[in-house]
Amino acid sequence: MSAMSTFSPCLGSYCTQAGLVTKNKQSGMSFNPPKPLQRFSGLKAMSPIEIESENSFLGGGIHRALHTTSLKLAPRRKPANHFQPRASTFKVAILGAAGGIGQPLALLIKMSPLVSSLHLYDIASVKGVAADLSHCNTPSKVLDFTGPSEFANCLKGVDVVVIPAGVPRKPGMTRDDLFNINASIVKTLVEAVAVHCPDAFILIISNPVNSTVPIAAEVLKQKGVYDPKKLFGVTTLDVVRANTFVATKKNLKIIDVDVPVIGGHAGITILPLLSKVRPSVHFTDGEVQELTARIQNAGTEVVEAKAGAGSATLSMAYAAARFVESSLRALDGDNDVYECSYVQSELTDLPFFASRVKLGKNGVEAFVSSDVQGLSEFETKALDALKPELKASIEKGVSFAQKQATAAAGTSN
Ligand SMILES: NC(=O)C1=CN([C@@H]2O[C@H](COP(=O)(O)OP(=O)(O)OC[C@H]3O[C@@H](n4cnc5c(N)ncnc54)[C@H](O)[C@@H]3O)[C@@H](O)[C@H]2O)C=CC1
Ligand SMILES: O=C([O-])CC(=O)C(=O)O
Repeated sequence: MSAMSTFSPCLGSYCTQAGLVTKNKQSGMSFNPPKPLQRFSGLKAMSPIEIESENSFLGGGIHRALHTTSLKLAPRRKPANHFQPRASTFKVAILGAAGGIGQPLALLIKMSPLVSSLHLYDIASVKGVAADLSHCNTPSKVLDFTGPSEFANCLKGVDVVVIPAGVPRKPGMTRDDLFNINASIVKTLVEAVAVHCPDAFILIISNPVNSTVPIAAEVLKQKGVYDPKKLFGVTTLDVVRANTFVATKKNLKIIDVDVPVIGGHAGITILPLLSKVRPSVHFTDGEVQELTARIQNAGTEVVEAKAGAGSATLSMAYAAARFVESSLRALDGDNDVYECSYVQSELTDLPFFASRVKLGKNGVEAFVSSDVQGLSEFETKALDALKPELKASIEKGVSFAQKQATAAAGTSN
């Protein structure tokens, strides 16, 4: 797979802003983006200018990274410019939109030409965030909502709901230490989603993801609207980090690197598959140990660097924006969208497991089962070692949601 050979709606739209013609370096092919995406033109050139999109000050590399790194597994003979996205079609809601992740995530989603409405929900400060963001001259409308009385208007008709609401870690804490606060937040928000937009894709960012996703599943089951294909734990940041660290270590072109990351999203449950990196690259045993440990501890690396001011926000917003864009492309009919995500799964004996999945209009369409086959000896041992912890986190989430339901039934009797 080459990132250069994939069609990117956003790259197209940004290049159109300047009246630029993007040239695919490898194929030498130029393409004109679809007309509707020309709308948020700001810069103008009298005649088309050819640029190397990679080095453009418009950030071609960044947009390509964000919009085309959803994995294309099928080998391509020609650039995939056959997929023409419809412009400004989808409604996206962010719950926890005024937070450290929520704000930059809202900005990145506001830049997507696929979004018609962006609904920002938070219990605090969301009005100002929405007012600020609404001045950006991209096509989507920005609306703010706060408090449970506004759930219905916020969520009605929404296609993708992203949930970064909750508290972040401080140094010395594990993600599981956030359970007591974040479990209730996620439960309450998913209950509202179940009522007002049960058909939406639900993307859970709030930690501990290993438990909050099973909580969300239980809540949706209790409401009778659980569709396992549409509930996702966002583990994209693990992939983004793995790609960055591997490219740096091996001096590879960063945009070309793709590392599948399986398991869960905490410590040793994060398992990067370095034996399956694309492009194929050899690692010494020492490099495998060092890279695996760095990827597993990368969240803690940021928590410690921020020294009490929270955890990863900017890289997380970037990673979540990538997953949102992949979801929208899948909803829009692109049948070539793959991402790693923590979902209900039968790939292992665990009921939830992160792996590469193919996304389609109805959510998860297929699992890349080859990811858990043919592992190296190191990966096989690491997979065995992560299972008890991941199992316990899943059971903790399920048991929390079931106890809450029992307690609620008790008080209503
Ligand atoms: N899945 C992943 O890879 C990652 C997950 N995270 C997690 O994301 C979560 C959010 O992190 P930050 O944005 O840095 O935290 P933050 O504290 O900056 O923002 C959280 C936002 O959620 C809002 N909020 C709290 N309760 C709410 C409720 N009931 N309804 C709506 N909004 C509510 C707060 O008002 C705040 O604006 C944390 O749990 C963190 O651990 C962080 C980084 C990566
Ligand atoms: O480490 C944290 O608490 C936040 C997180 O999930 C990450 O950065 O991967």
